[in-house]
Amino acid sequence: MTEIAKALTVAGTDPSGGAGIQADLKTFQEIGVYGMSVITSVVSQNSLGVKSFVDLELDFVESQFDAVFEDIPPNAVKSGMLSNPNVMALTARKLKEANVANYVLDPVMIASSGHALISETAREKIAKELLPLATVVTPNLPEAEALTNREIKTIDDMKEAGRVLVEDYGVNAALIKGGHYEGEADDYLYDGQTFEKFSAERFDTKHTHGSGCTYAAVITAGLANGKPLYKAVKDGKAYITAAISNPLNIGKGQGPTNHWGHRWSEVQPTTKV
Ligand SMILES: Nc1ncnc2c1ncn2[C@@H]1O[C@H](COP(=O)(O)OP(=O)(O)OP(=O)(O)O)[C@@H](O)[C@H]1O
Ligand SMILES: Cc1ncc(COP(=O)(O)O)c(N)n1
Repeated sequence: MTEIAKALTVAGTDPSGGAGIQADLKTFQEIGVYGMSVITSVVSQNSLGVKSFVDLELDFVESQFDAVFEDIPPNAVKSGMLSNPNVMALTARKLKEANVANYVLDPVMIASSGHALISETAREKIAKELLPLATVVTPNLPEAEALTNREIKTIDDMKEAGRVLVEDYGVNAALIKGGHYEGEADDYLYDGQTFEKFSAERFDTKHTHGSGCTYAAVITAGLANGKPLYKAVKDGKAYITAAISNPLNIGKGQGPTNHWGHRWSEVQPTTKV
């Protein structure tokens, strides 16, 4: 029988298929990792924005965790949209009970359309309960600012946010993503010892819906496959760059990224800024 790595995503949904659970499962499948999901919130959204969402009852979220863990223990777990402090505390407890070794924390707060996906009080909970459990946290710039309570205006500020998350908040490593920065799309990984820069040219496209989810899902799949963090992030950056640079003609607004982009890299990418 064939052995295959298994990955679990704990997140909200996107019926239009671009972000959240749907983006994560597509990514796991594309990479060849067996994908599983615990749904925290059902979100009505598409490429034009978020309309509304409903949080699932806590007992029911717990029951999904139990269904996965009692049957198919994952090699790595990713969390995305955890909209309130209770579901964060539950996720922290379940990860500890299951002794999860590889955990990627994508601290989803606001959709790229500008719609808040978590409550104010939930931010503190991320810092206290989830950061110390994570192998890596993957904030974009507004999320890094909210988590560290600092303004991020320069590359040095990005690095300082990474340092604060590791040294003051106890996360193992922080990947500060530069998608919302000007210039090149550069991300900085700090693991408590060194800063690594992951560079990509910035493409002139609006098709980035779910890019943060997809990037973190590739990293999760890499960890599930036993890759060291640096290599998992390197592969994630290559996948997401290809997914953004070869856009699909899907969606009336900010369309989804292209999960086959890495297979199409010979195709002329969209214009460089
Ligand atoms: N226009 C672009 N061209 C190239 N790379 C990009 C572009 N926009 C974002 N990226 C890259 O995509 C990844 C996701 O970055 P970003 O900072 O946008 O995260 P995010 O805000 O969580 O994503 P999302 O769009 O899902 O909210 C990063 O590696 C970032 O550098
Ligand atoms: C369920 C869910 N999780 C995460 C995001 C963030 O993705 P994006 O910022 O690209 O909209 C989202 N829109 N929906």
